[in-house]
Amino acid sequence: MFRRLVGTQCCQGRSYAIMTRAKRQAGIPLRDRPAPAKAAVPSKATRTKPAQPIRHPPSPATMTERLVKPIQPFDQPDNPHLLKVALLGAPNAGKSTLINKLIGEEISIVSSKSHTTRDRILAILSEDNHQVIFLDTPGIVAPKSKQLVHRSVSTSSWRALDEVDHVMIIIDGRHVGTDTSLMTQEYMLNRLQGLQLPATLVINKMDALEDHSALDDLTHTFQQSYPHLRRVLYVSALYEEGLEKIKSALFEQTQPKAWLYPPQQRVEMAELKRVEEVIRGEFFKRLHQYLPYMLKQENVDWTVLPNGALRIEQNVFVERDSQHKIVVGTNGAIIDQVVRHATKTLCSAFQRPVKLFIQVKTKRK
Ligand SMILES: Nc1nc2c(ncn2[C@@H]2O[C@H](COP(=O)(O)OP(=O)(O)OP(=O)(O)O)[C@@H](O)[C@H]2O)c(=O)[nH]1
Repeated sequence: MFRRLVGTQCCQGRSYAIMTRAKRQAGIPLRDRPAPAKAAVPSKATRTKPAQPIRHPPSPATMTERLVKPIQPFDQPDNPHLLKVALLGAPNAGKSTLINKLIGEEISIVSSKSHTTRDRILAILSEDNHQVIFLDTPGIVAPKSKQLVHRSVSTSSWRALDEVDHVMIIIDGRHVGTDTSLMTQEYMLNRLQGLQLPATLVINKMDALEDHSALDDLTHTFQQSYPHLRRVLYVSALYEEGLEKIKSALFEQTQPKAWLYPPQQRVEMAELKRVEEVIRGEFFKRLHQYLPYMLKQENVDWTVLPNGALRIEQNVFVERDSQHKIVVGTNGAIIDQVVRHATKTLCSAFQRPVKLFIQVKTKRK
């Protein structure tokens, strides 16, 4: 099995790459490497008593559960208001982009490939006395679709609706009026009828729209068919246009209720899950066609080092050597970029130095 291990560390101005023996054997030239970080040299104290990692879960399978932190008590604002919102829309409508921009942090994978959002990710927006909790759901696709993956993924979108008190429907403005869009729209409306949840309709990607004529029909249909529709908003999530309108529309809907999360918390996802999402997102940005969908991730190590840095190690599996080559990239270019960018995001998300190691492995079916 050909293996490659790449690691990097940021937040202290250092970065380095570690290549395995396999890389040398494969004849790939090693790059210059900076001298090992000071922390690696044992101090007097560590020589007498070896430093123990603070946390080193033995079984990767249970790490996600172990990393879910209980919510700590926190101070409520004056007159707290709360709203739980499900984001619904066709694949690629821009739900993840919108949520990331609203929250101001990259917490949900954004990609031009559809169905990158497979898990519901809770994002939290807290401003003044309002707290809005978002469920970012996988794209809704009418059941006529022949693609199995779409059907199974979209079932969980509807499950999110049991937990929320508002629905935000995201429509890709560029597709309004097309057959697929009409079919999805009809399906969505049918499902919403039974729910009676207040809703906001958001037409996204207005920046890329030249002909607005089909939009009137769409809004008219929604207004006529769904009496619980509160607002119709035209936005461009990518260019952050109309985001304030969305916030005010949602804040108007919040109810007097205690906040569920402290104001600084923007996401409730097990930290490890978040690491997986960030890494997966970086692969999605760089790989094409079916390849990013078939990568399997495995968490190998999560250790808080004595200096407070986080050491994270992940395996990424592919099925064939040819895929391995693509995922690693020429001279390790792809994997280096993935590690470097993911490390930067994770350092900022966890507010501490992160050492990230990713091994790409071939595991035949
Ligand atoms: N032009 C334009 N592109 C956008 C806008 N919002 C999102 N996009 C692009 O649309 C693509 C899909 O965006 P995502 O946010 O991943 O869409 P999603 O609805 O979460 O996708 P799924 O995970 O498949 O449900 C990406 O390439 C985004 O950059 C926008 O306002 N304007």
